[in-house]
Amino acid sequence: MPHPWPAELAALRRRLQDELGARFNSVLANLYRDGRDAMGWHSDDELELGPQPLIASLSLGAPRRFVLRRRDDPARKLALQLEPGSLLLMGGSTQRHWKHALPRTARPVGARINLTFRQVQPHPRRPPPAAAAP
Ligand SMILES: O=C(O)CCC(=O)C(=O)O
Ligand SMILES: [Fe+2]
Repeated sequence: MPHPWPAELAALRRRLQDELGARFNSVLANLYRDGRDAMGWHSDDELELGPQPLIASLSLGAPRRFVLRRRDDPARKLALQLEPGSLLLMGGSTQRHWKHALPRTARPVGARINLTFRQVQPHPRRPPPAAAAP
């Protein structure tokens, strides 16, 4: 069940929509309590996000390292330090071609909160069915 937007998140959403000229109808909140909390390799490529989702990812709290790697060439990697107050935008075919992760770290780090704003389509378009045999 969707929840109503708390005022603070509604304000953030409004500002992002105005700045980016995009629409967001959902936000996913992740809490990383310390360096042991992490997120594994994945793409945000759920059907309901559509083929070219724009994901706006706001980082708060402790800085953490964020890594990307090509799906077709996992040796091709990028690493970013996500600082508090930073906004990472992933758009276009990023999810189709890249995976991303937030690795665990042995360094002593405080808590981090990450908010990813997304536009979930109520009626996702499914890939076309395989052609029927003649
Ligand atoms: O915490 C982050 O910066 C990444 C979060 C993420 O990839 C996700 O929620 O899909
Ligand atoms: Fe993600």
